[in-house]
Formats: sequence, structure tokens, C-alpha cells
Amino acid sequence: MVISILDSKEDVILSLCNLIESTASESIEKNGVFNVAVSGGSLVSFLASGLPQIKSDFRKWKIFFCDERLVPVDNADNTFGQYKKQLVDTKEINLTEAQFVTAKQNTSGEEAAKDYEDQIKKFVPGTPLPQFDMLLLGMGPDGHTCSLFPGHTLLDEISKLVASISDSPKPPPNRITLTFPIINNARVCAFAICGQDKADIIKRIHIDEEDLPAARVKPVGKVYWILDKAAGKYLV
Ligand SMILES: O=C(O)[C@H](O)[C@@H](O)[C@H](O)[C@H](O)COP(=O)(O)O
Repeated sequence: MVISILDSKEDVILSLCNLIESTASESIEKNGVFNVAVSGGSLVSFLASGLPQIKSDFRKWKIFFCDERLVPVDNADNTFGQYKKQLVDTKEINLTEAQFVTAKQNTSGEEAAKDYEDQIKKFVPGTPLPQFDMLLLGMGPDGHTCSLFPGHTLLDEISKLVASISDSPKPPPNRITLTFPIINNARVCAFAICGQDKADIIKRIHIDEEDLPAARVKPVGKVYWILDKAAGKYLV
């Protein structure tokens, strides 16, 4: 585990995107592709501002979602819709919609989760489980990550790689999410966390060692916590 506490949000974005650049470069050199899964929330704007500054063959990226809200793509709550608006449509980097693996629309949560798991198994190599090159994660003030919330039964899901949730405490309620077996099979996991409102939960995880969902991200590879000093104030 590597924890970095940086002066500003801009420094967090720079550090995160430098890590993405190096991880993508290794993956593309080794396998010809970079299989990365992204989260929603503030990460979307972090990547929208940081990715145009890095050097990468974006055509070799295949982008999945750590979780996705089951609402129409044109709904502001849809994570793919936000990446399309902030990262694809701006044409600042050479990325197309087709490079995103999106959640099935107009179906049940269970069916969307099953379909997404099938897509991951189709595109992401690895035995016995698909292995993502990188997961880009956020964390809520309650310690959730992806759509894995404190106290939820999904925290103990071990057979499904993608599960549906219909009672997300963070709206909207209906989502699909990666589960810990596939999260913790990743080569690299990176959290980018900024702001005073995350300081308490960071302390609860890294000092008090509470068993919160984000604390359970312990991949076979490396995990990076990239914080600004507001979020990391209790760690310095
Ligand atoms: O789609 C989502 O809601 C995200 O995947 C979620 O897990 C997010 O990463 C956290 O809620 C942190 O969001 P913020 O960074 O916006 O606080």
C-alpha cells in the first residue's frame, strides 16, 4: 500500500494521471491493451482534466466501470454518460465511445449484472478470474467504494464478479458493481480522494483500521491512496 498526501487537488490529479500513464504503458507494451475500470463521482472530472496531459496510446484502452447506475445514458446520474460528455465529446484525447464497455439498458439489475460479468469475462484475460490492469476508485464519506456500502451483504459476495444493488444509500438506488473477488484480483488499484469531508473516514480506515468497504481493497497487486492534505489531515 502506498499513501501519498499532496498539497492540492491539482497535485492529486497529476500524480494519479502519472500513475495511469505508467500502468497503461506497461500493460500496452506487455499485452497490447490497457484494461481499466473507472468509477463515477469526482473521479470523472479528475480524469477529464488530467488525462489530456499524459502520453498514452488511448486507442489501446478498453474502459470498464467499477460500478454503474442503472439509469438512461442521457441521465446526469449515468457514469458512462458523464465520461462521454467530459472525456469523449471534448475530443481532447483520442478515445471513442466504442472503447467503453457499458451496462445493458432497459433490463433488470440482475440481468445487467450478469451481462456485465459476461462482458468482463469476454474481454479481460486471467485465470481463474479476469485480471484488470487497473481500477480507478473513489471513496464516499461513509467509506463505500464502487457501489459497495458499509454493512451491505454484497461486501461478502464471493461467487458473482458483478452484482446488482437496488438499495444504494447514495442515489440513484439501482446500480451494478464489481465485487471484491475481482477488485482484489487487479494488478493496480488507485484511490484519488480530495477534500475535508473525507478526512474523518480516511482516519477511520488508516488509523483506526475500521473494516469499511474501501479498507477491504487489498489487491494481489498494488494499491495507491492518493490524497490531498485536506483528506489526509489526520495522517500527517
Ligand atoms: O458512481 C459512484 O457513485 C462511484 O463509483 C462511487 O463509488 C464514488 O467513487 C464515491 O461515491 C466517491 O464519490 P466522490 O469522489 O464524488 O465523493
